[in-house]
Amino acid sequence: MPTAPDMPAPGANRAVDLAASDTPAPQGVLVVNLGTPRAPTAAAVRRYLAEFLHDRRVVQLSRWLWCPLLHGVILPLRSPRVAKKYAQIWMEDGSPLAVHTQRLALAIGERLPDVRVSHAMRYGAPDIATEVRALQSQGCARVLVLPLYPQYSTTTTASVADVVERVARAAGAPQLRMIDQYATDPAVIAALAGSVRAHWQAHGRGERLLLSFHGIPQRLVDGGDPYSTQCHATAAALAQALGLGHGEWLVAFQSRFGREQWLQPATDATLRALAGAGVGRVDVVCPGFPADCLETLEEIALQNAEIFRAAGGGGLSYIPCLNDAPAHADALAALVRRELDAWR
Ligand SMILES: C=CC1=C(C)c2cc3[nH]c(cc4nc(cc5[nH]c(cc1n2)c(C)c5CCC(=O)O)C(CCC(=O)O)=C4C)c(C)c3C=C
Ligand SMILES: [Fe+2]
Ligand SMILES: [Fe+2]
Repeated sequence: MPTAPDMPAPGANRAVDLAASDTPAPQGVLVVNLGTPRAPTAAAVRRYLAEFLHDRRVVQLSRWLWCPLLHGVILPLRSPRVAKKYAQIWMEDGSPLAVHTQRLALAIGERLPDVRVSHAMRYGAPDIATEVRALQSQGCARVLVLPLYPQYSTTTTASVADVVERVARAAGAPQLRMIDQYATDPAVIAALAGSVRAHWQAHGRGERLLLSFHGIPQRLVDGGDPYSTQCHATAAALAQALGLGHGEWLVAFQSRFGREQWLQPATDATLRALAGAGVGRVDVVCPGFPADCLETLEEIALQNAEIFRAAGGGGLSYIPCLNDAPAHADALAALVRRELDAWR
């Protein structure tokens, strides 16, 4: 099993050299996201979850314990249930995560006319190895990989790095580098702040702004995963860009999976507590998700909105992810341009 690059110091933008050489070359960029089912059906969700949940970066249990549980219980029970959730948010062109990722990669490419930009998914299609080879066949001897994970985690970024390293080791592979985090990139923070302000202008402003990030097990953070620190750095930078004071904004972690302790506080418990404290309206933004997906559109905008209402809250106003917004594409294109220039 290949190992991931060393964990970065929180807050430092750093590209990891995975196959060093000094050949001058045309450049390619591969925008990578998590992956998503091909269809909102139990069979397609099962195929997706099976690949995702066999990744040792995601679930660290011994295979002797995990495989019987996964194949015998989790996949048969979870797949039809989750398929119904996907059906609620499915777009005309497919899964939101796939649609927004593809559009964002196109928008980044429009801003970098001298660079070949394409996209891939860590799980499912289009896969990373195929897309790297496609860029290579278009003449790119260097490919910069941009995982759409602003905050580094061993469960996400390092898993992409595993595949990138494997591809880089293959005979004749292009040179590969990876951007491993952009948690406090000023242009991304400015784009997020602009989107929150625009939402407030269009829909009015809630009493609190809740910044909800995907959770991970606390055990991983205790073992050195910098994800939580980077989420808090993103949140503080966004709050500062919005001029928010103490008590006007909160951080919480969503999407818990399994029974062990995950990062706290949990988004649903936080919303219940806010409702219990008499908060009328809360706005929720998800700054760790560059593209809308199941976890934002179903879990936050539908499920958690209902949790907040049922607990007596006035209403949850969901602020969409940046997706292919011009300011987002500008920010990521500039980030990529800086890394490519530094690579020369
Ligand atoms: C099993 C544990 C999981 C860890 C650890 C985890 C980390 C993690 N995930 C994201 C981003 C996304 N996750 C999404 C879906 C999703 N995540 C898990 C489990 C873990 N994630 C599952 C089982 C699922 C599938 C849905 C479900 O069965 O509940 C998605 C959305 C995908 C989509 O198709 O829309 C995203 C995005 C991050 C950033 C992260 C750690 C930092
Ligand atoms: Fe298995
Ligand atoms: Fe997840």
